[in-house]
Amino acid sequence: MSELPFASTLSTLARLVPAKLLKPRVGIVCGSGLSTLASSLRDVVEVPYNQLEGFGKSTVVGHKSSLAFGLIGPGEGIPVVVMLGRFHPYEGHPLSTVVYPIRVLARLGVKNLIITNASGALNPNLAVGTIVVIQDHLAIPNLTGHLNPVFGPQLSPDYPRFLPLSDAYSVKLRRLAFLAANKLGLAEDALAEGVYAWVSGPTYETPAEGRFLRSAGADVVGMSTVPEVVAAREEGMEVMVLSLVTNAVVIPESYRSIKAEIKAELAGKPIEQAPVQTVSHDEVLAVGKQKAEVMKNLVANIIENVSSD
Ligand SMILES: O=P(O)(O)O[C@H]1O[C@H](CO)[C@@H](O)[C@H]1O
Ligand code: HPA
Repeated sequence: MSELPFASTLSTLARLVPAKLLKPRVGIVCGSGLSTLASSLRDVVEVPYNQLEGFGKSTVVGHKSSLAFGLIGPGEGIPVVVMLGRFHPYEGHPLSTVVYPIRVLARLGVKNLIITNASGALNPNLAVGTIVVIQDHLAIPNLTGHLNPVFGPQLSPDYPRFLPLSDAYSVKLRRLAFLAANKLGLAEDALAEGVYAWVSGPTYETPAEGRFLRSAGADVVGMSTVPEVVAAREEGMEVMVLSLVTNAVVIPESYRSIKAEIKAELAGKPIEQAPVQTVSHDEVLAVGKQKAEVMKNLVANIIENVSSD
């Protein structure tokens, strides 16, 4: 891992980004369809990922491929950096590339990281459009096909070999999320809390997988975020995840029985069947677009209240 090109990436950024923006206090990762989060920044400087050594290219629709630096909030403003587009393992990126931007943000001085994503609801109480403040995660290697971004030689001897994750999700930032929702007058059920399950994708869950994840205690499921959280924790950042529910994962109570249908048909009493519901990325992006303004205001309000540390 020592071959990671931090020196090159940081010197390119130092050349392209004005000094007043180069020490961001807060980092933001934009999930699918959520790149408009950067529209509340001013004095924005965008650096395309293809100019930054070590960065991959986001190939997923709804993800741009650049790092935006800018100011947010009143007065002089708070310098922030926004990842407009993330890397997913299913695009073919190794986990070290998936988390490389997070490690760069840490080296720029980011101490507080707000990660956003789109997710499917496993918990039937979570309606589409709900923003879930993540409390914990489930990363099951068999389901993700990946291990862990901190697997292998340690990046630094200063990092713990056995990173604890019982406190991965910052209480300080989660409190700010609920205070922001209150300040913005959001409805009680606009913001919820829950557990995120990480799967590899890019296939959406089968009903059996959905049922398994739900029974394992997950409330929402997605194909990103967990590697970023783990790397950010290793780098010593405070992390919060806002997960926008874009669809419900279909978990039928029972399977359609073709055996029973044929039997009924042969007996002259055919059984009516509702069509199977499926999810699409277009649906995911559409909900992101509908909720872009609320997410943007929430994130801006949280950032304005992050104390300087
Ligand atoms: O997690 P983000 O990047 O928001 O994207 C989510 O949306 C895509 C599926 O529609 C997957 O990549 C899933 O992880
Ligand atoms: N499953 C996995 N990832 C997702 C989903 C889903 O239903 N919706 C958005 N990202």
